Amino acid sequence: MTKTIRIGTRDSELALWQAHTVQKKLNDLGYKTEIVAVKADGDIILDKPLYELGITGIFTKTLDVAMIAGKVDIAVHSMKDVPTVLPQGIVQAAVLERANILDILVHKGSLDFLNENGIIATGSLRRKAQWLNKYPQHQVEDLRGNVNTRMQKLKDNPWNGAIFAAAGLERINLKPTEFVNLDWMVPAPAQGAMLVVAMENDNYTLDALVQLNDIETEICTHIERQFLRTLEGGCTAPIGALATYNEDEDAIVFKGNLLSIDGKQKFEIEKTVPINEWKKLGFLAAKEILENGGEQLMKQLREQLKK
Ligand SMILES: NCc1[nH]cc(CCC(=O)O)c1CC(=O)O
Repeated sequence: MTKTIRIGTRDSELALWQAHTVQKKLNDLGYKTEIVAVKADGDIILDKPLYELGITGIFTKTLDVAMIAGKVDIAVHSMKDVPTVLPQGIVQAAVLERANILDILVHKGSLDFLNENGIIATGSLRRKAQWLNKYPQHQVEDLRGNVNTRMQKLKDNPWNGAIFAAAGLERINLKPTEFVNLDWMVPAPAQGAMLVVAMENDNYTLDALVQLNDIETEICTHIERQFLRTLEGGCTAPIGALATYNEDEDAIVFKGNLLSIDGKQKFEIEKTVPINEWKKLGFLAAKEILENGGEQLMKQLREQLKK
């Protein structure tokens, strides 16, 4: 049997770029494909901070529904936007090789404000908390919308800078010259990775997609998402995680953190383990944080974010 694989995507420029990338890879393998663009709620509701919407998976839900209804065969996502537990019947079919993992600060030419009273913008609690932890005298403004919208809002407002994922800006050639790498900031779990999901019983499509999977990225993002899931943060709590593979030592280097929203409390963990211990690493790292005070902070966060 040969069928046309219908690729579901959101309709932002970044989402379409990601869908086209997957399309090209499938076409190169000889598969027939078609792009189906769908508007997602996370793109429509712009007036509320994401975490106030209080639900996880706002970007991915619409595509999940389209796939379960049989309107598309696969969905392409920024993996960091995907809840750690997938809906019943939907499976992780391929994780593409990871791009730039870093957060960057896009600024307006001067970094003098870093040592003064700066104003930066972000809609992410993780970025806000880590920023305030490092620059407690600063103010953080909310910033929503797709990357194009956010870049425009930065130009239109009197902010000193805004934080973006480098990968998103690089993919659609929107990365300006005036930026700094925030290499001290722990990225979102799975930042810079793309995930393709499909229906668990669709063998034709699963056989196609497995050829796009990058095992190193799959393992590292698995560790990061296991850390997130164990902390029970959902996708909106201030939680960062990054696993990298060190080839020389055949080891995984893991860094994770959990902060209060105001950035005043911070728990962090760094661990290096031999590669054969990767399967429980995210879980063990999260347990260590929970047992050393993180449990109390998670409880506090759940209360705060419930409202
Ligand atoms: N939450 C929005 C989102 N989801 C994925 C990306 C970019 C790609 C990535 O981080 O993997 C972005 C933009 C951003 O965070 O600046």
